[in-house]
Amino acid sequence: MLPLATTRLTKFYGNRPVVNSVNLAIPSGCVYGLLGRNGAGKSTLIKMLMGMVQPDAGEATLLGHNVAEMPAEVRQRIAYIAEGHPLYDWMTIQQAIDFVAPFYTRWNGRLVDQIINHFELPRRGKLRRLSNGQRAQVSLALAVAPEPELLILDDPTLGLDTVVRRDFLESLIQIIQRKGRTILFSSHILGDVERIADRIGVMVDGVLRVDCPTEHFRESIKLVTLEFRGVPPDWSGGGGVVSSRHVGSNLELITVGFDAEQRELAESLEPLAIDVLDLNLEDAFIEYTRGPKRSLPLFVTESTDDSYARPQGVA
Ligand SMILES: Nc1ncnc2c1ncn2[C@@H]1O[C@H](COP(=O)(O)OP(=O)(O)OP(=O)(O)O)[C@@H](O)[C@H]1O
Repeated sequence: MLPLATTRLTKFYGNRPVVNSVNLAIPSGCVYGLLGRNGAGKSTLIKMLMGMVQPDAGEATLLGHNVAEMPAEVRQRIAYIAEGHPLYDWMTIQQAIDFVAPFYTRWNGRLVDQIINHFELPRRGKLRRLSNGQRAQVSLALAVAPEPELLILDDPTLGLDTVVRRDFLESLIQIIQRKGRTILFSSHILGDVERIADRIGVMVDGVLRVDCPTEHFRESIKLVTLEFRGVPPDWSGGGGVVSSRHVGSNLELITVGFDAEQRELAESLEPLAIDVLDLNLEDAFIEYTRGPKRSLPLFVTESTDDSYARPQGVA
């Protein structure tokens, strides 16, 4: 049983599909980083997973149960941290813990204490007086206390400084490693994603364009520079090229992979030299998502499981 799966999940706002026929299949123990530029549809997708937004088509299952008819005891095994860490601001940290705990049959008080002590959070401090970082830390403590099997986090480190973010993620990693839990989190911080996600999805205009191991994405996107003596020729299109641009007398191509066939195409332009450079995740993401959207090659999975490689974005 997959802990998180969606089938052609779709949401329209007006006549625009902001989540467009997304098929996700996240295996147990996976830490899945959901990426995409502002407005790509990440939060809407996550809200549909949590039953907070009704899909217009398709369905989602969490821990084997359809989100539309999720039994309360299954819901208890899923934690959600919403964007901006909304909390009951009039309560103190301790009051929030005492308020939330009785809703759960399983509650690891020791883990809460460990997190509160680790971050040196003031138990008697009012939630409204906490910094953004402290709010994130309280949210984390409350979310993981019921020992959830699946954690869904919407941009959990948004607005946190580098040190607090690092600490937050270290704690998250420790908690993940304890029990091999499954996590889906959205983020704009590619360095964080690179550190903790073993698989990534990239949404572009509501369509899941990438769904593969983090390493695989990083290794696949290449910057290929063709050197010429004078004005470089234009790239005529095709060959897995996401974008092309002139930089002085060079023609720079962003490609998905760079195999013998692509090299042959490049050589047919008769450049003086061809240089192939690997990119880090951030550069790979930037280059991939800023290319002309319509011509992006679909780049979904390397998996041999056919159910994984279903078509995306046809709403
Ligand atoms: N309730 C709503 N009504 C109408 N349009 C909406 C609503 N919620 C989101 N949208 C639109 O849907 C699109 C996707 O928004 P969403 O918040 O899912 O993107 P996102 O990828 O999470 O963006 P960000 O990274 O900026 O948080 C945006 O164009 C947004 O304006």
